[in-house]
Amino acid sequence: MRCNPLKVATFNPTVGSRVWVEDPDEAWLDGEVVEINGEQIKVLCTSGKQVVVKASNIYPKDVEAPASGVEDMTRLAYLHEPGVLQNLQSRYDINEIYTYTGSILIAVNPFRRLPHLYSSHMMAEYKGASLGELSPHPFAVADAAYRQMINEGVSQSILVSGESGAGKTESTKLLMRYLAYMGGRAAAAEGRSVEQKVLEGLIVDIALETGVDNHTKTSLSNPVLEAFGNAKTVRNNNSSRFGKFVEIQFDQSGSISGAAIRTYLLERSRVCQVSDPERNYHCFYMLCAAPEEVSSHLKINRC
Ligand SMILES: Nc1ncnc2c1ncn2[C@@H]1O[C@H](COP(=O)(O)OP(=O)(O)OP(=O)(O)O)[C@@H](O)[C@H]1O
Repeated sequence: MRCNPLKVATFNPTVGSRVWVEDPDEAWLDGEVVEINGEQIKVLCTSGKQVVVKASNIYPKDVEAPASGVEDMTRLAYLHEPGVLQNLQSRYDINEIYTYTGSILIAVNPFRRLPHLYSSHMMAEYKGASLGELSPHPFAVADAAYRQMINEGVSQSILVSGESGAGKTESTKLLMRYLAYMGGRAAAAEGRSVEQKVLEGLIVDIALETGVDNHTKTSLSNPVLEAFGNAKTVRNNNSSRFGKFVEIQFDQSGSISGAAIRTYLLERSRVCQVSDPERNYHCFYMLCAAPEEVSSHLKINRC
């Protein structure tokens, strides 16, 4: 996460002040002010590095911040970039990948399966709990949206944003999985309930439960959409190269009555231009790997 540091207007460093200074390799280093010459501040970093920086480029460090971080960053003494990153890092180090800033949920990609976080038991825990009562979690956000929709009878939106590979798709699946859990009392239609159809067609995420690898997950979750719109990039082996607007409709009783997905801005240039080591859309490789009877039926020449 990179953002413009918030200026702390009242900060006047003195010798001995604990501060953060920007570093080209580590992003931020913490240290102690050892000398002040007008606008030039000499800082001895805890890493042993000594730097001289302009007074306007250092930020105060909260020495009383808990070592394991805080669940809601609005409780931080200083809500500047190094303070926010330090808090997220402290929590990540103890496997806490979710943190609130007020009602916003920040997810740090763990790049490994944490199945205990997403079990059915966890969904039951978050059911009806108000935001902030339990540890930060996508289920809490989904529950708050669901409750608000039921209580106020107004449609709700959840915006998921982040850079490529940040975990938007995974987070969206968790949100939808929870909403399907909450709205899953719909009557069976054509043998399968609406909930089942939504789960199977749009959001099935068997991988989270079974811990299968990323490639297998791709083939299990939302296979058609991901085959034609996802590709391997330098940042993400299963990068969505299009935007998605997913709509889940609920009836008066709060049961799912339908679902729709709209796609936007597919990166079409990838079809004819791919730079190494990136790949084209998954569907082409799936076609190449298709059994002989399929490829001959489709007249695909693999030589
Ligand atoms: N909560 C999570 N638990 C475990 N692994 C995760 C989680 N979030 C993300 N990942 C891992 O990171 C990879 C990239 O995540 P994801 O595809 O959701 O990113 P994205 O933000 O949608 O990226 P893009 O914009 O490129 O589509 C996933 O395939 C998965 O391996």
